[in-house]
Formats: sequence, structure tokens, C-alpha cells
Amino acid sequence: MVKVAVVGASGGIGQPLSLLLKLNPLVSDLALYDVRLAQGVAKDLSHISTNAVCRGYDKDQIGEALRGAHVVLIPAGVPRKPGMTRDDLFKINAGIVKGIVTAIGQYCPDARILIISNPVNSTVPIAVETLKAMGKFYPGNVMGVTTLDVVRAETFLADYLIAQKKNSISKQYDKTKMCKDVTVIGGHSGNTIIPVIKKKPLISTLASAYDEFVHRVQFGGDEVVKAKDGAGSATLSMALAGYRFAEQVLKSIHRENTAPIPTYVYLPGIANGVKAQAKLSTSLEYFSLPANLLDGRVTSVDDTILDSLSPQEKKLVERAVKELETNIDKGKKFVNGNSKL
Ligand SMILES: NC(=O)c1ccc[n+]([C@@H]2O[C@H](COP(=O)([O-])OP(=O)(O)OC[C@H]3O[C@@H](n4cnc5c(N)ncnc54)[C@H](O)[C@@H]3O)[C@@H](O)[C@H]2O)c1
Ligand SMILES: O=C(O)C[C@H](O)C(=O)O
Repeated sequence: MVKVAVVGASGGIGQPLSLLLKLNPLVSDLALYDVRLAQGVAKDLSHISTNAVCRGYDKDQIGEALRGAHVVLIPAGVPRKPGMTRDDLFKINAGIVKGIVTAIGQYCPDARILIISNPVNSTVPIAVETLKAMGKFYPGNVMGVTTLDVVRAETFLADYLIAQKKNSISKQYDKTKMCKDVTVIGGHSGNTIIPVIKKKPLISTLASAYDEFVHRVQFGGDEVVKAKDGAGSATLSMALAGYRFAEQVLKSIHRENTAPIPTYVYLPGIANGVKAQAKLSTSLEYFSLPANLLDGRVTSVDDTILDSLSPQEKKLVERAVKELETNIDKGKKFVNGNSKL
């Protein structure tokens, strides 16, 4: 019996994400919360003939929505418009995430918390600091969802490899199997997104397309924001990505073995987090690395990936660190004071 709550369930991500969760047999209760429309979305989904019981909760019912939840997904907040950075969303989304996480600390402090709201590089530190201040922080429970970067890296790598080979061996690059070839570490914005090619010879295969591939993974979000022309950012691919991550958490709660999956976590709280920091040559508290899950929580990260980086990938890590430091600091200060906002 697993209760999953989606906070921000009526939004562009929230609705398709809730639909996918309604289809998952590992979910027994699906609680949909939003400041608008959640009852309607829940009624709609409740007609689907799967066993998860789906209920909607109005603005003043967050406690009921969260009480007893084992997993909480947070896609609440405003999305970007063309010309904005994710950091521009901080002013509105920082307060939204802090408020939601405070309610989680109150009503379901043990829940695994999956944070989608941007800027993820800062909203995850906001969640952790909020829970710490409440005395309710359990390391490994708070996970920043960076899976969309992985999904994009898989898609774009296959596209570029197929183009390089001029379609002659395109079957070798089945997009659904690219997870063995590429993953993504770092953070979730522009230069902090670091695609890592697992099969290093593919970097030479990409040749001059390598830089273009990296750029598309780092700025894939901007492509969608531009194409949607003021109507928001990625929602459908994000719903799939958020579901892909949540599915691993659910399987892990059900004692199924799961492969390491990247997530942006608080490193000092994870078994080998300090070792990972040393390998990164930084004191960064947050970084996305492939994470091992146990009971749906991060227990350790795969720091060995940092031993195998190519010279190009090492440079990407170095470039990411400064921006991540600033983003993390901004999130921490928002909760602990000294914020200029
Ligand atoms: N992590 C990622 O990879 C990733 C990818 C895409 C989008 N995002 C982010 O996800 C967030 C949501 O994007 P979207 O396109 O679904 O936006 P949206 O505007 O379509 O939906 C957001 C929903 O959040 C709700 N909401 C606002 N304040 C709330 C609160 N206090 N409590 C509960 N619900 C609240 C709104 O009513 C709305 O239904 C944005 O911040 C966006 O930048 C992250
Ligand atoms: O680009 C955005 O603002 C949304 C999301 O972070 C994305 O990567 O698509």
C-alpha cells in the first residue's frame, strides 16, 4: 500500500504525471493537491479502471492530501517564459516550495520528496534547509528530479550518432536503450548540466558534433520554452521523466532492485557523499550523481563515474561548480536569512 501525493497536480506537468501514476499498480492511493482544479483532475482520473484510489484536495486541504503519503512529487510553481532563466523563477517558486515542504514536515515527515519545481539547483537546498530547521530532515529523502536531462541526452545522443553514421546502422542506436551509453550529472540549469558518455569511444564518433550535443542537452529546456512561445516549458517530456524517476522509487519501496538513477542530492547526508565531494575537488553540498535507492531513499551515490570522466567532461564539471555554489547558497540563505530577496 503506497500513497503518492502530487502537489501542483493541475498543472502542465502535474496532470500527465498524475495520469501515469494512476496507471502504476504499485500505487494504492493517489492524492492530488493544487491551489486550483485538483478536484476536477482527480474526478477525471478516478474514472480510469486501474486500482489506485484517486482523490483531489482543495487549497485549504494540504494536510489531508499529505497525511500518510509515502512519496510526494512537487511540480508546483511557475514555469519559464522566453528570455527567462530558471533562476528568474526563484522569486516566486522559492516561497511556494518552502511552504509545501513545511507542510510535508508537518504531515508526512518520512515521505520521499521528489522536487521538480525550478530552479531545482536552489529549490532542493530550500527543501533540505526547511526540514532541517523543523528537525525533520532525513538525508536521502529529498531528491531533485534531473531525469529530463537524462531523457534528452539519450534522445540527442542517438540523433547525432545516427546522423554521423548516415542512417546505415541506425538500428544500433535504439533510443529506448541509450541509457547504457549516456547519463547526466551536476545540476539542472544550462552549464551545470553535464552529460557523461559512458562509452568513451562514442565521443570520437561524435567528432565535431560533440560540442553541439552537449549544448543541446544543457539548453534543451530553452528549445521547448521558445517553441511554446510564452505558454510555458516542457510538460509532457517532463511528466514522462518525473514518472520514470518515481517508478524507480516505487519499485525500491516494493523491495525490487533498481539500477542507479541520477538525482540531485545533499551529499553530506549520503554514505559516500563526502568521498564524491573529494573526487569533485569541491565542498559543494549538492550534486546530481547516479544514486542507489533502498526503500525509495538514496543511500549512496555512484562516485566511480567521476573517475572515468573524459578531459572534456572534467572541464564541464569545473565550469558547473561555480554556478552551482551560487545557486545552492541562494537557496540556503532564503531559508536561513541573509537573503537579499
Ligand atoms: N525539474 C525539471 O526538469 C523541470 C522540467 C520542466 C518544468 N519544471 C518546473 O516545474 C514547475 C511546474 O511547471 P508546469 O509547466 O507544470 O507549470 P504550470 O503553471 O502548468 O503548473 C504549475 C501548477 O502549480 C500549481 N501551484 C502553484 N502554487 C502552488 C502551491 N502553493 N501549492 C500547490 N500547487 C501550486 C498551479 O496552480 C499550477 O497548477 C515549474 O517551476 C517548471 O519550471 C521542472
Ligand atoms: O526549461 C525549463 O524551464 C523547464 C525545465 O527545467 C526543462 O529543462 O525543460
